[in-house]
Amino acid sequence: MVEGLAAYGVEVREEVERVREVVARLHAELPRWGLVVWTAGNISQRLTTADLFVIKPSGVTYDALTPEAMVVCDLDGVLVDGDRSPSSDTAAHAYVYKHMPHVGGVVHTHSTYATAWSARAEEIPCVLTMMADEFGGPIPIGPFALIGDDSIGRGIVETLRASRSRAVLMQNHGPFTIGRDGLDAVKAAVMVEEVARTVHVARELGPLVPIPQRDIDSLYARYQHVYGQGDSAPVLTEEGLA
Ligand SMILES: O=C(CO)[C@@H](O)[C@H](O)COP(=O)(O)O
Repeated sequence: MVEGLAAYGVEVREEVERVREVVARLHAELPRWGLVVWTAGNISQRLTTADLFVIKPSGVTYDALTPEAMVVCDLDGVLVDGDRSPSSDTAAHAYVYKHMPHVGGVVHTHSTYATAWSARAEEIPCVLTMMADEFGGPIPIGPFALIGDDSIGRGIVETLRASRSRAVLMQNHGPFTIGRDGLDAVKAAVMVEEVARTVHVARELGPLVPIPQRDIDSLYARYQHVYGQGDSAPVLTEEGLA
């Protein structure tokens, strides 16, 4: 029996090499944006040529997260290639890819303000145009779930299916974000921390003022379809975002 990546064609193996580099480079963005401490947090990206994804190994420091250190798993979270244990959140990432076919990237962090809202099991209300733009409404809370089976993945998928948000705050745990690829999911992770911090500060100052639903809808539609430079969104180069 042919095992591991040898069972896949050359096109898949070549994509694995490319995505290993992308996912390694993306991990450097997490400390750069202040979203992680020590070895907390993880990023994955799905392949387009096979039902596989690349994710970081568990408990390895960010400086050591080279392309070669990355591991490849299938959509049941089973290790297919790599010589280290996959991230402890691999089953959650796998569940998301298996049940949300449009998702190409998943990010999990324990960023401080977003995780503080998780600790309170309180959704972040949509009181900023930036939230309406990026998340299309409040950022929801997902259920409490333990690592070990597909509970975290189920909680993420059930919560996100009921929302326009690309971020879910898993209760007592922290944010998980999704995107069309790893970079897009990292952007959502940066944004969720920013709005979590701003709304927290605003609430310290006094009552929050909600945005009417019709305005949220209008802001969301504009940001999704009009904002920016069309197809030339920022990309991740060896020098960083360009
Ligand atoms: O939430 C957890 C563990 O409870 C994880 O997100 C860790 O913070 C990072 O784990 P690895 O990806 O290094 O296994």
